[in-house]
Amino acid sequence: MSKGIQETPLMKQYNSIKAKYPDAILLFRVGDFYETFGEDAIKAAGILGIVLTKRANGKATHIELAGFPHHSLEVYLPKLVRSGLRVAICDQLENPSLAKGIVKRGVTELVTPGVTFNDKVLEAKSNNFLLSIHQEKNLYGMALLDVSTGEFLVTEGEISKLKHLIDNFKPTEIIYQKRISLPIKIQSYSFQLEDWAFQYDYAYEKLTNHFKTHNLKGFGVEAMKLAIIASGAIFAYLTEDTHHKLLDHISNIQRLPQDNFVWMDDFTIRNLELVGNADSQSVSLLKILDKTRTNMGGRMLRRWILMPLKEIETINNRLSIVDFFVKSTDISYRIEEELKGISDVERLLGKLAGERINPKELGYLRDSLQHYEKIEEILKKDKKFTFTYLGEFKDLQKINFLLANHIKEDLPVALAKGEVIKEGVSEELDKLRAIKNHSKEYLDNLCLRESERTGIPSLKIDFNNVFGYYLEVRNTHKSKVPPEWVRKQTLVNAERYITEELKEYESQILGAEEKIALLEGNLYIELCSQIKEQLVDIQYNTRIISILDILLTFANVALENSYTHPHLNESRIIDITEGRHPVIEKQLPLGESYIANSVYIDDEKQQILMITGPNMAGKSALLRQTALIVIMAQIGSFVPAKNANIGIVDKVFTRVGASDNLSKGESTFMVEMNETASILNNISDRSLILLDEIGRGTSTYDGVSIAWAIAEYLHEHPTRPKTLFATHYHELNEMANSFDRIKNFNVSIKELKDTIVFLRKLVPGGSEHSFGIHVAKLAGMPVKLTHRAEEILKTLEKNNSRKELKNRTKNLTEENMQLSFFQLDDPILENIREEIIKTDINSLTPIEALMKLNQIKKMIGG
Ligand SMILES: Nc1ncnc2c1ncn2[C@@H]1O[C@H](COP(=O)(O)OP(=O)(O)OP(=O)(O)O)[C@@H](O)[C@H]1O
Repeated sequence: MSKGIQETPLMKQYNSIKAKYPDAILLFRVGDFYETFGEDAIKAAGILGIVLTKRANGKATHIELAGFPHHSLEVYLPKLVRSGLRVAICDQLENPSLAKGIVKRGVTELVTPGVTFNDKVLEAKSNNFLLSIHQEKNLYGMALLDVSTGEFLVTEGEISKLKHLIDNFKPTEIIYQKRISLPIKIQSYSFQLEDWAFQYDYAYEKLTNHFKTHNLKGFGVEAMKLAIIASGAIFAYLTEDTHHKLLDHISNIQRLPQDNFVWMDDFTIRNLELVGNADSQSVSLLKILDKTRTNMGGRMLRRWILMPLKEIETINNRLSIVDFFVKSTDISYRIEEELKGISDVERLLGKLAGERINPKELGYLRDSLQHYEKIEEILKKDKKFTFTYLGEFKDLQKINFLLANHIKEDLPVALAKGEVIKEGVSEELDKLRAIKNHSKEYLDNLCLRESERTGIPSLKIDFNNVFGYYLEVRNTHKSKVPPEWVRKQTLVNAERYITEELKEYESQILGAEEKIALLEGNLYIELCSQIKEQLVDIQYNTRIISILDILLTFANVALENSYTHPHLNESRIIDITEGRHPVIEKQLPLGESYIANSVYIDDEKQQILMITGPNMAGKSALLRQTALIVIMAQIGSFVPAKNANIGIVDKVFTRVGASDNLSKGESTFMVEMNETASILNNISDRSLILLDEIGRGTSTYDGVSIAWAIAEYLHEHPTRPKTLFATHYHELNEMANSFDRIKNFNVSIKELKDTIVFLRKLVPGGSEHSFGIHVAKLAGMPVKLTHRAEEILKTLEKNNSRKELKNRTKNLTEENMQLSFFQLDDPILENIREEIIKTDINSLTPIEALMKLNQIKKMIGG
């Protein structure tokens, strides 16, 4: 684009504004259009499918141009933002008709993927989080904000915590300092800010000013220096970069105590299909559970599923409300009916704070708050319901009164349309409206009077934007027009005139309309600001409503699917009787029913379940249903089982053998091993581990060896993590002979002459062979091929290669136990080993042997 003397004044103004937003698409308001120029125009035309033209830019050059009418902003803006662009909206800052020279323009809002209030950009049932990261050495401060709802969360920790946070909250935009490079791959849109935005003093002052507090102690974040800096950067980004200064709906800063929640990594979340992802067709747990009636409840439920609790008391509090709803179906029904009428109050409050709430939306807020009141009333009337967990509703009577009495029942979207404020609120407004409303009557009278006076029978009064009110006379009566009328327009069949009286009256009506608009505007703003005073209380009640919505959903889903109340305890036992997979059971073809299975697992007798069975038997389903039942119980939901006693779990890990895994360039086996290593380095005594076909990404020998070693490691690990191990390698059944907490199970099948029937029942004991060929038959492989496979199998078995492997694994158990004893790194064991080696047994007397044994016993603390 050429600059300098050839620029028109408009392009000069454009260039100077665009220079401040080099990385955003600038929507430049010119008259009734938003225009884009140059590179921006090329991009916008491509994304929006609008026409790209060229226009003269000064004397000799041309520039690309693409634009759309200003009232289509709502349609086009979301498309730009959703395609990952930042969009700067540049408006006319003065009335063009009053401007001297070129109209003043400036950017009024910068919309980015993570900072938007636009309903069309936002997803109703997902939060839209902006994540700010501040790094110092190997520690990170993290701040998450959903500006549309005002939720603001902070935490600190190492890179693993940052990764975990990103996995769980899926921010749509990440901001961080220019000078750092993050050691992880970010999928979200990201933006780097100048260093100044990441200063402690600046951040502390910004936060205390915003929350109007002296310090941050009340939020429990005073000592979180890194998180404070990250939060400060968010405020810098909002106020300086994206022009959002009205942020009263961000009413508190919450510490995210990740230690209070069950730890699950991204792989586990995806593998268990907890919330599903946009591009997958599969049904998630969220989809089964989410019968929420409000968007707020839907968003909160999504977070609950990703963050199951570890504290029994809170879980039980949730469960007892679910229990109440299950037993009081009448109340549940009435509350559900009320919930249906509630709009997205969290986001309406964001708009209220930002002074961008329109009358229609204010009406939604009014209606929603009335439903809040009704829900409170219904619950308060019931003696059995307690508010201890939820907290008491804040009193919103004043606001309800204001809203009920100040705004009309049916409201327009645009304030400028009028008819927003009720009669009786302002005497002046009522008077002006009377003038406006009586104008029709007055004009009709005037028309009649003039028609009689002049003898023109078809006289008509009308209005247009060019010369206001006029009298229209058909050509046949033209001669009767009195001289004092002023002709304004000649049409084919008629002529239009104005009169002094008409003009006078017109100025009165138009004056009244202008005054009405001004007055209604002021009254509306005043009303909004009065409501804003209790914004925090509305937020508080909204939280209660969201929780009720979820717990009611849990009750409904429980009734619909015959779930039961789980029992949580502090033991290290998971004891599920007749558990089912909540998603698969809903998807079975008509006539088939899900076969329930019981699973018992603890850290004393049955720590590792070695589960064998042919492909398709239902091993993965069993593994996942166990984890899903635990997770459901720990979010406070009833569970698909006849009975479930759950010793609280603090981490859930899932790993699936390579061929089930989507590889991304790396060797699938390498990915599998990496993933497994990360489990082994993070296990705790309350972990639940699901290993599905681990080791199958490599040759049988390698696979068996690795799977064996992993199972052995988990068995020997002092934390004794509870593990479900699904495998094709029946050689691993040998382990149960030597490792006392490893137990063999198989998902049973029945072998008929030529085929197998899946019974899907988990039964004790190992299985003898793999049935791969049977499954190949079932899958419709050509008969010739499966016959040939059977022949090959026979030959191989004759050669004993697989049997040999089995014999070797048998030997391995003994050999292995000895090896593992002496190979431990413990220095005490090392000393014992030396003692024994240096002892000459041949020269030892029986008494000396006993003393030696005693000495060894002492060394190991016996
Ligand atoms: N308990 C059950 N009751 C009814 N149907 C079941 C049950 N378990 C599994 N199924 C059905 O069988 C299918 C296969 O189950 P699953 O994937 O768990 O088998 P698998 O043993 O893990 O097989 P593979 O080794 O091939 O991965 C499931 O998609 C489901 O439709």
